[in-house]
Amino acid sequence: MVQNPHVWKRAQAEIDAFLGIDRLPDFDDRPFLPYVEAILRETLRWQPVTPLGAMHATTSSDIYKGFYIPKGTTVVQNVWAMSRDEARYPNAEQFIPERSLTAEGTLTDDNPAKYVFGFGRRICPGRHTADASLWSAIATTLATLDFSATKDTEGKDIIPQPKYLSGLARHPEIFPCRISPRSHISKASLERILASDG
Ligand code: HEM
Repeated sequence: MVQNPHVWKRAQAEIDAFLGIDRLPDFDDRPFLPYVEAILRETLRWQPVTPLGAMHATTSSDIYKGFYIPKGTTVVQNVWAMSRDEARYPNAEQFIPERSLTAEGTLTDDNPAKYVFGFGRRICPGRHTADASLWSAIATTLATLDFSATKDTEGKDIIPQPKYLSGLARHPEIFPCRISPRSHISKASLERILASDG
């Protein structure tokens, strides 16, 4: 969000236009917020949590696309390669939620959730929880907060470059940024919103 202010501004415009500013998004709103959905998809794709999925071993020999794979071979799901496929995602290293939207503003059929949670019988059983939690966090955050760069001693913006700790599951390194309540959000208004049904 700090690197791409146009993204959170467009998302806030979508949220405000549909919900107004007196309530927080809930799951009933989800189908009506395609740009927020596109941000979720791009979040899953841009920096996959498990870039090599999980290791599996073949239980029998197989031939896949002309390759003979003996029984007992360790197979790796190269989610990173799928998510960075330039033919499928031009400028794949860029965070571009618009790639998930058609010219009419509806969602495309290419949802990275189809591969970031693994495949087959051992597919992530927490994927629906993860999807709902991420949507709720992203939608609520966008509805209530602004994001900007912090300044260095000369007053210039510090634009963080994404750096990740390596491991089976990837985590971003801590980076400086400024996160502040949106102008219409005060402690009192948040308490009022949270106390209401909205
Ligand atoms: C963005 C969030 C998440 C991502 C990207 C993710 C991704 C994955 C992947 C790639 C696998 C390996 C699937 C395979 O072997 O093909 C996996 C397995 C698993 N995940 Fe997740 N996961 C996420 C969140 C969660 C959550 C929230 C839970 C629990 C509530 C969870 C529980 C599990 C479990 C128990 C397995 C092992 C399944 C098995 O081996 O049978 N995951 N996950």
